[in-house]
Amino acid sequence: MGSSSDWETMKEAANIIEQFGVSFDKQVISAHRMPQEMFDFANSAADNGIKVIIAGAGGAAHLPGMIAANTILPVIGVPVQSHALSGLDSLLSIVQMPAGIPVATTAIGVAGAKNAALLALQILGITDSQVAQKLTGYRKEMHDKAVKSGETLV
Ligand SMILES: Nc1c(C(=O)O)ncn1[C@@H]1O[C@H](COP(=O)(O)O)[C@@H](O)[C@H]1O
Repeated sequence: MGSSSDWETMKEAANIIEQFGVSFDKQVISAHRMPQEMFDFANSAADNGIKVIIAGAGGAAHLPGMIAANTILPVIGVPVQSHALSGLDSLLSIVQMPAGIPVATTAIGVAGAKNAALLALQILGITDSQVAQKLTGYRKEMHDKAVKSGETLV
């Protein structure tokens, strides 16, 4: 994430990945404030065994795109909700990538962070049957909860 102030949002992604028992690393790396570290991270990510990158940033959110520019690993961008423009700035900075350097972009804020984790797990689930199985269980739990909540309506 671009700043520790994003953690409130991004911890929702971390919680889900942890729940699935998948190892992950969390870091503050800013394309603006730490350009060299951002470049080094993205450049060595694949060699360091990373399979998918989730990049959360707010405002002029260049981090996901700049990471994507420096690795061929899939990058999922989470637009963190900004104070000034409620995250519309973050969303537009992340989603409008030029053809050739894709960033999978989620919804703004907490829902986006959660979906980034699930999308990353789905990517891992293509080759990891344990993760795939847990995802199926997660969906079933969600389904059953939704059905049950409907039954309580009066
Ligand atoms: N968008 C970026 C980048 C980047 O894209 O490199 N670096 C920091 N930021 C964002 O600035 C916002 C305010 O950060 P501070 O709260 O640290 O001032 C955060 O949402 C962060 O993601």
